[in-house]
Amino acid sequence: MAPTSFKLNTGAEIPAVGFGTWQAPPGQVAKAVEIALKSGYKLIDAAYCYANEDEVGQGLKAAFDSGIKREDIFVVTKLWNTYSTRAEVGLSKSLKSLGLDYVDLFLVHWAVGMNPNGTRPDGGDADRFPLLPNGERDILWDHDHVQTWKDMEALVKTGKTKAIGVCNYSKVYIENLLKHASIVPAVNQIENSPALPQQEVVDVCKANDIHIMAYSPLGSTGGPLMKSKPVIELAEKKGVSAGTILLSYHVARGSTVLAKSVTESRIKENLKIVDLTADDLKVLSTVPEVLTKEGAPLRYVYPPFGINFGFPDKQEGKTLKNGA
Ligand SMILES: NC(=O)C1=CN([C@@H]2O[C@H](COP(=O)(O)OP(=O)(O)OC[C@H]3O[C@@H](n4cnc5c(N)ncnc54)[C@H](OP(=O)(O)O)[C@@H]3O)[C@@H](O)[C@H]2O)C=CC1
Ligand SMILES: O=C[C@H](O)[C@@H](O)[C@@H](O)[C@H](O)C(=O)O
Repeated sequence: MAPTSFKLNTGAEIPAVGFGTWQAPPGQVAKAVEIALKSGYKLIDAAYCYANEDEVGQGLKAAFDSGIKREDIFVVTKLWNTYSTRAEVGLSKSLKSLGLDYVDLFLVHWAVGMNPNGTRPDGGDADRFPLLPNGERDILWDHDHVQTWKDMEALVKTGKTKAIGVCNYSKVYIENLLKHASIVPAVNQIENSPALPQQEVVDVCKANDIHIMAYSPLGSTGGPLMKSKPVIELAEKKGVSAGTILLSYHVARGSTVLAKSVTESRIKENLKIVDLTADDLKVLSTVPEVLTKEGAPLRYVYPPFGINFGFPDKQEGKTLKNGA
């Protein structure tokens, strides 16, 4: 039987399947979170950047009011780049929106600092996405992600988060962070799917007892992964949906998987995980080649920071301190 949870390097259990909230629209996300929790999800993945934490908090409250216990739910949120020099402020804002006094895991969203006092020529959301007059993101080029990590470490003592981790860290970023870290990140949340197995960073995390949380497992919104031939054929063979295959892939690799949906039937369907054998994983290992032949992309989430994050498939952009 596929595992339903994994152990973090803090000793805490983390569920194998989590509910994602990125791009979950206002007016829908509160209900979606409530349905997810009442259907059996034990992990909610949020972020300040998603600009919907108030509504996620409403969904949590509705579930808690119905008898679900806070201590049975694993809540994750993330420090956004404009708060990279103000980790405690970032966490406190998220806690207020979520209506919680602690989260189970607080993650650095990207190893980037963005101008905390920036503006936008178009009057848009400068608190999250400050832009320069030329339209580029307003990046703090001298910012050191290791310093953000030191501030994250200090947060653990406040009790406002039970554990800390990172997102979007490549092998070289993890290695550079570990040279200076007093606390080894509990988690690295990365884009992961049969299209983008990221074996290099998965291996370095495993070697250092850093748990992988896989995001965009279904290829995010509108991606070609759900329709990829090896995925469809394996789904037919096993008598399950393509989505079930794509989610089960991570649990078979020992990772937690995050799936987002605001559609009740899909929210429920995405809880289903099946065992995949070594042969099944071999079939899925052909996905990158198949998609590449079709001219389809393999990585779906790569925001325009203009930074080299050290991923082997993306080597362009500027170098940051302690970066690639
Ligand atoms: N740390 C980071 O930088 C990042 C973290 N994440 C986290 O990971 C989560 C998941 O990744 P995300 O990029 O949202 O994408 P997913 O891979 O979860 O795909 C979500 C899309 O798939 C659709 N969908 C969901 N279930 C099914 C299904 N069973 N059959 C068909 N379509 C389905 C959803 O539609 P609908 O909602 O309309 O049902 C939505 O359009 C995020 O929500 C977020 O919490 C994601 C990206 C980056
Ligand atoms: O978590 C999801 C993603 O990382 C998302 O937060 C970013 O892609 C963000 O929209 C950006 O444009 O930088």
